[in-house]
Amino acid sequence: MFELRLLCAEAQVESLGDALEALDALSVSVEDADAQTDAEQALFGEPGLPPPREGWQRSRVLALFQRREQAEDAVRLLQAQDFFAGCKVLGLEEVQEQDWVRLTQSQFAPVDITPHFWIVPSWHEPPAQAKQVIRLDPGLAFGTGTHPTTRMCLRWIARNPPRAQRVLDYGCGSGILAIGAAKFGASEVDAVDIDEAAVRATQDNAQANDVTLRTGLPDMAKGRYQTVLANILATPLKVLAPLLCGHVAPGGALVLAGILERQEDELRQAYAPHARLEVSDREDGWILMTARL
Ligand SMILES: C[S@@+](CC[C@H](N)C(=O)[O-])C[C@H]1O[C@@H](n2cnc3c(N)ncnc32)[C@H](O)[C@@H]1O
Repeated sequence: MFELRLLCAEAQVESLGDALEALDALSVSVEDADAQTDAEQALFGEPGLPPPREGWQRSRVLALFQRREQAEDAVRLLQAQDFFAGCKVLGLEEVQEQDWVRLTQSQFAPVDITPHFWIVPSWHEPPAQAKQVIRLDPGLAFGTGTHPTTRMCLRWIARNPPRAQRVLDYGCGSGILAIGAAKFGASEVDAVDIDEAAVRATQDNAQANDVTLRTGLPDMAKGRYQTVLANILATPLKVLAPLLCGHVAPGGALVLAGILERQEDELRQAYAPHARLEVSDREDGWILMTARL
């Protein structure tokens, strides 16, 4: 394959990217051309709001082509376009073929939740000490066992096995918590998410782990559960307080994650009318808050 490297200004990135794709580039990626230099400018944005600017002052645009002639033709055609004025061709080089799948896979090793409970990608053998294993490949949905919030929920499940319980995983992502609950003996597990791709990923991951879950959008959650797990984020967790608590059976457990240490008090207050939240685990600045109802 051949990599064409171009330099352009912020306003040209989109037209250039579209044109390269139309000219049969296999992939187009964009980097900050001023990164790690004195000219680098940080782009700050508030969560949920559009960024103040769309891109960097100067971008390096990298396009991969199957054949050298395709890249050379692309340069000739681009140079004839008005929007290309001021852009520079930095170079065209052959890149060695790599086994990208293997390279990506090598970055994901098995993850230990407890000494005997492991999350293992399908291309790895489970470690000898693993007595309980969730098979999970990194995919579209959140939840591969590497994030502290997921790890704390799984650790809680391993320490408080929901044997013969009805369990709700609210915001299931990859389905990792629901699968964990099923593996630790839950008799019935409902896994719901607002994202349909997450619901599909959960169903696929349940099959790969040979467990049965009921999956669907949040409306599917009905009635009371002995354990309700929700690893979302502090703001939605506060909004969802009455709904989540309403799903916990008397004497049942509420397990909340996605909360930063500094958000402990606001969560405690939001849940105070329904439950007494306690911090029951901490990892890397995140906390796990739980309550018995
Ligand atoms: C941080 S991920 C957690 C995934 C997985 N449960 C885990 O522990 O790794 C949060 C998930 O909650 C979902 N979510 C966010 N807001 C939600 C809401 N209001 N109702 C249901 N699901 C929601 C997201 O789509 C996402 O899949």
